[in-house]
Amino acid sequence: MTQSSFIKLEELSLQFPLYHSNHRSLKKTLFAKAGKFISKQQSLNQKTGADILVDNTNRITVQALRNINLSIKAGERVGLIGHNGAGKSTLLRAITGIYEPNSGKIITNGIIESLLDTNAGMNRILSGRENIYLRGKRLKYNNEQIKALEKDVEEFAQLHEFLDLPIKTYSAGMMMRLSFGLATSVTPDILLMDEWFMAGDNNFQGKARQRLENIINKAEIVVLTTHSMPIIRQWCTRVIWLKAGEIYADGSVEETVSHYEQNMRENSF
Ligand SMILES: Nc1ncnc2c1ncn2[C@@H]1O[C@H](COP(=O)(O)OP(=O)(O)OP(=O)(O)O)[C@@H](O)[C@H]1O
Repeated sequence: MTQSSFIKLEELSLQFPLYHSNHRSLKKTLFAKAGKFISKQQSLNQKTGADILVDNTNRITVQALRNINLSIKAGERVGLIGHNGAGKSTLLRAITGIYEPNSGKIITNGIIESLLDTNAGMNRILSGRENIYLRGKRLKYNNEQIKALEKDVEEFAQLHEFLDLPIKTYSAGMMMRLSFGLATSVTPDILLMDEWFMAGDNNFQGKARQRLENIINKAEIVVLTTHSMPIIRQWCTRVIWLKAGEIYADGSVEETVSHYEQNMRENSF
């Protein structure tokens, strides 16, 4: 493991263009809204999702992240919180390299592993066992290490004969077992995680929790997105609150979570 992992984001912005239809009624709504004054604070407090904009080529885009400046250093366990659509998952996906930012810089040091999407990095026509083998090859493991990886994931995931079937035949829970088993069989320097990876049936959760605790404790940096304040309080040392793609608050767990909970109570619907 490298000893000086870090994540540094400079003026990071990311927009999703919406290509698939004409969106005439959406455009009408957007143009009708233009010019009406809503204070930034008011619009942020009421907001679900990012700003939807019409750019100068008349294309509709969703401004998922806007001018994010952030530095996370070794030892930090960061919780990303915010309303639905605030940009939490997009931010993690940008750091992993799944999404390309439109502008700004992402500088990282350390091996990154992400628990974001059960399909990420998997080949759907190959079996679970073949996917384990592929992952081992990608990690440049020798045959002995691949055997150990296979044994570890097989014992954890308990997919039995399904391990030799193409993963496109798996249920969501089975995919979760396989991808979770794989991701937690290697300790990364930087662990990026969506909260739903903490869900699962009770038996799975108990086993998964042990593996998760193991890599969380060993990783130099952990960044997780969650709506659960108990999860934040249990796992995190710092909280970043996103609103409509921007950093709204960044601070200690107690201070930021109390502020967030108060905001949730005041703006609940
Ligand atoms: N592939 C996509 N195409 C278009 N818009 C997208 C896409 N992915 C995300 N968005 C938009 O980007 C914004 C941020 O989404 P994101 O998934 O990052 O939010 P989130 O904070 O993780 O939300 P949640 O808590 O609901 O999971 C939202 O407005 C969403 O509609």
